Amino acid sequence: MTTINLASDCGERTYDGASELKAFDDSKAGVKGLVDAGISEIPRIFIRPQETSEKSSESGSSSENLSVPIIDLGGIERDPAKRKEAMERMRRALETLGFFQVVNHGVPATVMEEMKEGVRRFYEQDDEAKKVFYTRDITRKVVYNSNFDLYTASVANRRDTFFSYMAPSPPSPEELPEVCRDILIDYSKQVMSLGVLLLELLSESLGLRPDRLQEMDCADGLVVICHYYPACPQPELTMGMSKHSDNDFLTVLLQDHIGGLQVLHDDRWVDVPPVPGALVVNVGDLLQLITNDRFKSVQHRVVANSAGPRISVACFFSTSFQPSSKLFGPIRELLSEDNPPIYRETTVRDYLVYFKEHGLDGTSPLRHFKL
Ligand SMILES: O=C(O)CCC(=O)C(=O)O
Ligand SMILES: [Fe+2]
Repeated sequence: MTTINLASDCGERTYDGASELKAFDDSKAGVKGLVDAGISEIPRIFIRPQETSEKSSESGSSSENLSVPIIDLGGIERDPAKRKEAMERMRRALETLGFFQVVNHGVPATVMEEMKEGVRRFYEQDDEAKKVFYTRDITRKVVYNSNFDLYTASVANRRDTFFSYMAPSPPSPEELPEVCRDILIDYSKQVMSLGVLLLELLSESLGLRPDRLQEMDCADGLVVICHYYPACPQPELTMGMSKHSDNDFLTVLLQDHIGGLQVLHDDRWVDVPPVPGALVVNVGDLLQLITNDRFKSVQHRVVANSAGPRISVACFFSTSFQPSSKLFGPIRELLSEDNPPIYRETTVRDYLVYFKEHGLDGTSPLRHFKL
């Protein structure tokens, strides 16, 4: 029998949550299904103990005025000075905060808007049409469920998600949900081009050949992950996505106007505010591993919000669970006697398997791969 542990400020409460989790999962309707059914109280499976160790950036006690930099990629192909400045700002951001935003990145605004609308159409379509995609079998090309770690995490997140492996071997178009099929294909292509450009700039900023990260196959895989966070009547009780770092090389995130994404810096949560036309970029664990800690895969979370629903699309550059024997370890050119390798080599799949076993539990799986 699974017992959910709800340690809270007022002591330890426990209850048998197995049947509640199973009923929720069996409904195949996700968090949105609960909201549609008119359930106004947050069910216990989503209620988390108060986090006391990290202060909110909104507490007003932050002395440094830290914000996520917005980097303009407009004209960098033609103007070497602009390219150099963009590269420098990226490097500084990734060595500290692990996050930046880009504008004039080449993905058309109309494509970004249509992608968010496509996600909305998926979640707001008929339940029966959506249920066809509901599964916990991650070998399927399109996977829709709520909380990939529903049965292992101590508390569930208040969010529904569907994702599709769009590279290197995408599903045939007919396998994708009809309501967002065309835009998923178009958006993936656009983000793939941007990802290649970003990897080029990041390689150069590390003093490597521009094609070095791409040549290592960092842009071989792309998983497009579409989140839906229904408006939450009691946002202080729960979390949209709990604290985690990303298990990929690089993430390109499209978020709507609602907000709620925060990144952890020096024990303080810093908002990543929605900026019209911008895409959020962050380093994942695998890039931290191959750069031997030069670039940081920083923990982040999404707080629940009474406005909404909130929609976001996270594109993960990673071949994910697809079988591959290719090993990734710290890049040799970045190592020296003073900077020996910190991590052992791993395949992307082995990293993911370890990540999946441990879920979004707030600790970095990278620790497990240290030498
Ligand atoms: O929804 C967001 O803003 C963040 C999503 C995220 O962190 C993830 O998919 O890993
Ligand atoms: Fe993330």
